Amino acid sequence: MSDGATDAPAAGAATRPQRPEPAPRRPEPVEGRAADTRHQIAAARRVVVKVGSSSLTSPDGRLDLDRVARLVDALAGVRQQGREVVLVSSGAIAAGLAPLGLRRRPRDLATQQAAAAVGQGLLVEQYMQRFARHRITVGQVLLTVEDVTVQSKYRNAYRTAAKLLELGVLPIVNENDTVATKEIRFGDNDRLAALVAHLVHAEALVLLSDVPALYTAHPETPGAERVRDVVDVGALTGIDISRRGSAVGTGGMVTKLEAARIATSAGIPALLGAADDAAAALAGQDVGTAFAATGRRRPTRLLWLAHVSDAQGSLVLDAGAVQAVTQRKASLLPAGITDVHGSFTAGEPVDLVGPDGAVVARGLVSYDAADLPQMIGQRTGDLVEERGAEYARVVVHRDALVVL
Ligand SMILES: Nc1ncnc2c1ncn2[C@@H]1O[C@H](COP(=O)(O)OP(=O)(O)O)[C@@H](O)[C@H]1O
Ligand SMILES: N[C@@H](CCC(=O)OP(=O)(O)O)C(=O)O
Repeated sequence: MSDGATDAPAAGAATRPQRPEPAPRRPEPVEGRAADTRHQIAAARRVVVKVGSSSLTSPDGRLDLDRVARLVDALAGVRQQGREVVLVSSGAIAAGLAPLGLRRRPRDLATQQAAAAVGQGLLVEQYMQRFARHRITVGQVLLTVEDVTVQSKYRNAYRTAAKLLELGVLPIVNENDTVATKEIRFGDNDRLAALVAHLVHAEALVLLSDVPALYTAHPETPGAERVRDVVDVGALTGIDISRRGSAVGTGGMVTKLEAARIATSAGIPALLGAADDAAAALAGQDVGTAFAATGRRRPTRLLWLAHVSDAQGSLVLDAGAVQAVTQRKASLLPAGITDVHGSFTAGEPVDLVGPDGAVVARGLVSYDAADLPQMIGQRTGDLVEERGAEYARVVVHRDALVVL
């Protein structure tokens, strides 16, 4: 059994990330203590609140001004408590339907982009007017996937958000749907909100929807029960989330649980509840479903690797390399690889797979797929001797790797 991994960064290895932004002032995550989660949410000084299209628009494809007003009043109340709010609001596409004479959400991307261009303006106009009544200034922030996943852009987005908050502005975030293409699109604001929570160093994430909570099955299913607390969203069993959501929403419950997983695994407690219960949810009352924080903060780059990226191929590891990568957090060396699948180039995400085929980690690979078959199973020293110094670099550096 080889140990195809190393703890030492090899010469020429993927460059070390720069230091992350200043550490968050988040309370330590309390593992397994669901009761504390609502308390943490109520105590959070900086909260990301995400609201879905279904909670902002009427079935005829227009903004529901009363619902927007109720949400704004609830968030203004939170601000009055001296807490900071970042709002991730969906609804641009849905709000653009009626003005364009569309009866339902279009399937093709170009029409979605057009609807978003029309609807986003209407949405922010409403927020601006309603928040102004509470003397709160809002700022529109439109993000693409790269803004929260590419380090240089992430820093830029962080600086902008931090400055807005420092100036007392309430940022209203959405995906930049008008320019986002299929390939570079989140497509759902639930996961975007979880990454934004990480980006702005939020202490809680609140997902508001048209359902009061997560249920054991679709809420219309007879016998479906509210799930009050989730201690580990990664280990949820017996919950049916297969039925799609509202006509205007995008991901249903699947993307909300994924968002809860991204947030909680990075140490941010999350709550899913009805938009009408926003004030109660943010006050820590017994509404919705609370998801306890389980992990610690990770660089956003790694959150992207784990939760947003698409693997372009896979590397099969022997048992020793699996152990080294997953338990010792070591870099992956050619010696521990037994097979290579897919076509990828250096810098792209690949899955690391154990001898049994189970995916154990994902990482950014340092070689093209075409280079690897000749290298697998070989010692790094031999490769350098035979092929030159550039073969000293590891195959996946431990800083560019997440254990799943
Ligand atoms: N187990 C479940 N518990 C609660 N809701 C569920 C469940 N399974 C599916 N859903 C659906 O998910 C919907 C919420 O997702 P979605 O329509 O995308 O909302 P939003 O627009 O708020 O993002 C609910 O309205 C419900 O129909
Ligand atoms: N960015 C899109 C929303 C995408 C989305 O996630 O919608 P939803 O499932 O209603 O939160 C828009 O503003 O229409």
